[in-house]
Amino acid sequence: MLNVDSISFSFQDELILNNIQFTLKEGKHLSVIGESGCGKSTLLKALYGLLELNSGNIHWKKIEVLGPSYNLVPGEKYMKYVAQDFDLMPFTTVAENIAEHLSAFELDTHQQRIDELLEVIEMKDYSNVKVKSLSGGQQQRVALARALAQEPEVLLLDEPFSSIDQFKKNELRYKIFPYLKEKGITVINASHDPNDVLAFSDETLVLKNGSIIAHEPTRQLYQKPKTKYVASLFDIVNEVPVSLLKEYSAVAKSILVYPHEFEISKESGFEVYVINNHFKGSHYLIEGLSNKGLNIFFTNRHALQVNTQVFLNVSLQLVNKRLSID
Ligand SMILES: Nc1ncnc2c1ncn2[C@@H]1O[C@H](COP(=O)(O)OP(=O)(O)OP(=O)(O)O)[C@@H](O)[C@H]1O
Repeated sequence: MLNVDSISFSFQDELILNNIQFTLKEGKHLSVIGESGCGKSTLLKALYGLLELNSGNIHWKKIEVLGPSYNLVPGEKYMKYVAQDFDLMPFTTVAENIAEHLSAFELDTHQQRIDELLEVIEMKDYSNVKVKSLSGGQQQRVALARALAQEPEVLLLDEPFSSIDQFKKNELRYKIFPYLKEKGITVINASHDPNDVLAFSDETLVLKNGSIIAHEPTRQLYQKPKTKYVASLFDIVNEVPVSLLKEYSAVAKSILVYPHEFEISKESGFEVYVINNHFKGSHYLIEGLSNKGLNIFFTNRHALQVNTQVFLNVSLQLVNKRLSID
């Protein structure tokens, strides 16, 4: 169990992490999300023992993670941190960068482990290439393989695919995250990308201005977001008065509706005029305006004629689910 107990951290009088408290069971995958500057990277650095905390403490399996004034070389053996700067050895090869971190007591299995890790990051053909001649995205993958070489119990990832193109990113996330799960590695992944979060993390922690505003199972957080801020970290989201969605309702509240949750009807529902169509590949994201002046985003398989009128509906079940959020 990772136990983070009320940690706070300031930088030049500015409170950057404010009383952060959570636990995470072994083998679980936690995503840390939040708007830029909310403290995601700082939290990972704190967990890795790189920061001198104002207060609080961190334990992994009851062993305290000690800060920089205790450890000459920061970091704990059981934990690895893949930062946004990759910190590789540029003048040596990909294989040498990985081998450097394999156990010296298991020399006979080194080549096998290197091959396995190159396979995970899909860089088998680059084994003998010097790191300095790799692209940023390739270096990021080597940094990940190097962290895995050390068989950490806990892996801290800071935007692990940020430098990797969309095409490769998709392939890699479907390979790496299940690999980490299979190995039983506890993962904490700071990410901006809902595609990293929704499909792979067991739990998600949301930061805002250095404080935790939510920590829940990921699907629950997506299905029942407590605030528009939380929902908007996953997708565009509409805030719609219930009275607009269900005319007969006397409920004076609004609910959050993701664009794909609307159904379009030609006859009944609430009226929206089509303003714009945005092509998204598998569907269109359509921007509409209600006759009450509310901008609404919804999806459809096809583009709709601008200035035409459509009716939008959401199920009663969805209204009830969103209303039930405390
Ligand atoms: N070395 C530093 N010097 C000054 N301010 C810092 C430093 N490191 C972090 N901060 C401040 O701490 C806050 C949190 O930064 P952090 O990098 O943790 O955010 P983040 O959520 O990871 O952002 P991003 O998503 O943009 O990477 C920001 O306001 C940032 O300006």
